[in-house]
Amino acid sequence: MDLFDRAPGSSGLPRTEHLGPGAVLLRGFAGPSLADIVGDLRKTVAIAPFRHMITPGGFRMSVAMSNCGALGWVSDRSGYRYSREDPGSGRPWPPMPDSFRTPAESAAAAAGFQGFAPDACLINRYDPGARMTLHQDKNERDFSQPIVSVSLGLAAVFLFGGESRSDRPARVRLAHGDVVVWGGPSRLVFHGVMPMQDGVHPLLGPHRFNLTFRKAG
Ligand SMILES: O=C(O)CCC(=O)C(=O)O
Ligand SMILES: [Fe+2]
Repeated sequence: MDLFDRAPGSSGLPRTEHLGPGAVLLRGFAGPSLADIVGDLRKTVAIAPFRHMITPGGFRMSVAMSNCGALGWVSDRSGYRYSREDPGSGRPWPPMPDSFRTPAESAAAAAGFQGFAPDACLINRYDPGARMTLHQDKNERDFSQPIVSVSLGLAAVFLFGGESRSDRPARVRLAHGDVVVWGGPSRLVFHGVMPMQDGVHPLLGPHRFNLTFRKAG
């Protein structure tokens, strides 16, 4: 994909939007893979069901989460970390499906991060009212590797801020099939998701799902 291609997509908006140095929104990038991704998402969460994790401070997260890949992000009273096992079952997380991995690696390459090889995919489910407050993704070992985020189902407003929590974030609408990549100078920017509005997606019902691919280990 040509990063400087400003030809409008089906939404009439430019296909590629630069969010900052090393950060790009690739609108509809996952489109051709969506049928396979949705099928594999259903299989994956049948093995490792969604659950509401508890923050170290004792709060129940409004986003329901699962993982696939060698490592999975978990939170409980003892902290945030990556784990090889699903704490719910004591078994390894389900493998990362090729239908997830392949478009994530190509999106990273399209954004200038060749050779991205994720070992973790956090799967988020947002029901109406769920949100993710501004945070940095910093439990990974190697910040030279980007984060790749694939949005599915209902649209949401993604907040993309700066290096400081108090930097006023840009508001970016993310719809089914949109991919955001952030790395390099933007790897540790604060980001989050505004509370989800009610709605019903024709394929995925009253939910938004988000897959974030990370090189965690
Ligand atoms: O749902 C999103 O778009 C962002 C998710 C996120 O920031 C995370 O899982 O760390
Ligand atoms: Fe994040």
